[in-house]
Amino acid sequence: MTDTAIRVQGLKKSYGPATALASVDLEVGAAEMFGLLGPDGAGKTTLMRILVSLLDPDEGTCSVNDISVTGRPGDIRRIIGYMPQRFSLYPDLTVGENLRFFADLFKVPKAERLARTDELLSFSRLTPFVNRRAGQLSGGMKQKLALSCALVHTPRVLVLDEPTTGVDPVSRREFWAILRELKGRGVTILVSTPYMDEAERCDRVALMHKGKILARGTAAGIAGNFSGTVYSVESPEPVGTAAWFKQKLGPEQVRIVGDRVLVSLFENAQRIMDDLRRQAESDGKAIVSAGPVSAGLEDVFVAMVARQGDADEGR
Ligand SMILES: Nc1ncnc2c1ncn2[C@@H]1O[C@H](COP(=O)(O)OP(=O)(O)OP(=O)(O)O)[C@@H](O)[C@H]1O
Repeated sequence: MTDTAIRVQGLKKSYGPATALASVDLEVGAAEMFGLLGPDGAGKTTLMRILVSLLDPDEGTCSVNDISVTGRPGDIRRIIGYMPQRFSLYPDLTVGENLRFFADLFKVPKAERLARTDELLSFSRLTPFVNRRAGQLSGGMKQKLALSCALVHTPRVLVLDEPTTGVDPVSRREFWAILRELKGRGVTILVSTPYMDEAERCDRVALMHKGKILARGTAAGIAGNFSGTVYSVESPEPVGTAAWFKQKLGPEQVRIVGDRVLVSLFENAQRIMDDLRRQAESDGKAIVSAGPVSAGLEDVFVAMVARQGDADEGR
């Protein structure tokens, strides 16, 4: 076996006239934690469903641990654990019953079942809730149970589709701690997320938009390639100030983080910021300070999406 766990080449998929994947190439190393980032509709779910053999691509090839996904779907399902966006736990069954149900489904040998479910319960810190109905768990606990169900057949590769969407920040952190532990045990993890802050927890990430991968690498490496300057603008009235900047620059270059307005500028950044500041003040928008800060992944993503939009329109 090679050190590459997931290998995707020239993958294309359309739903009628809608292109979900426009030729995607991707390689994920063994025991790597790889993040797929992108807004709704970027194509993350489609890519994942093809990888776990639930959907056929129109073109291209993919393999997991050197097994062809399209050629040997049965073998793929034995080595992959998949947690879809809406994982179907049985709300009327208890935590323990759900785990046993999935152990049955994945034909975990009877002799191993008890030890395996006990291990998963303790691993996901759900042992005290073993007799609680799944429908009565908190959002974070449901996600941990869904993860445990996806792990019941001891897969070597995990594919997780937005596992922390809608989960509170404390549970999100705990969920990621569990993923790190799995990675430490040698499990390869491909995880999609709309949260840019979660990208920093991955070894590498790919930024997806409209069925294409726009950038890939470490979060720090991608952010380091940002060619513009991000300004943090402090003002007593950030919402109104952000609206003013959006009107001047377009919505994609401006966002609010906490009580700061972040403004991305590309060429002649300092001169443009000085001009904008003067104009804002003459329009009655008080600005306390506007200094450059280091760019984050979101800034890079926004800049790339804007550039992509220009390219699509032949500008
Ligand atoms: N069954 C389907 N029929 C028609 N179009 C679809 C279908 N599934 C997905 N699409 C379209 O394909 C594109 C990619 O969708 P996909 O679900 O893969 O994106 P995503 O990045 O996972 O977003 P989300 O987080 O919303 O699932 C979108 O434009 C979507 O509307």
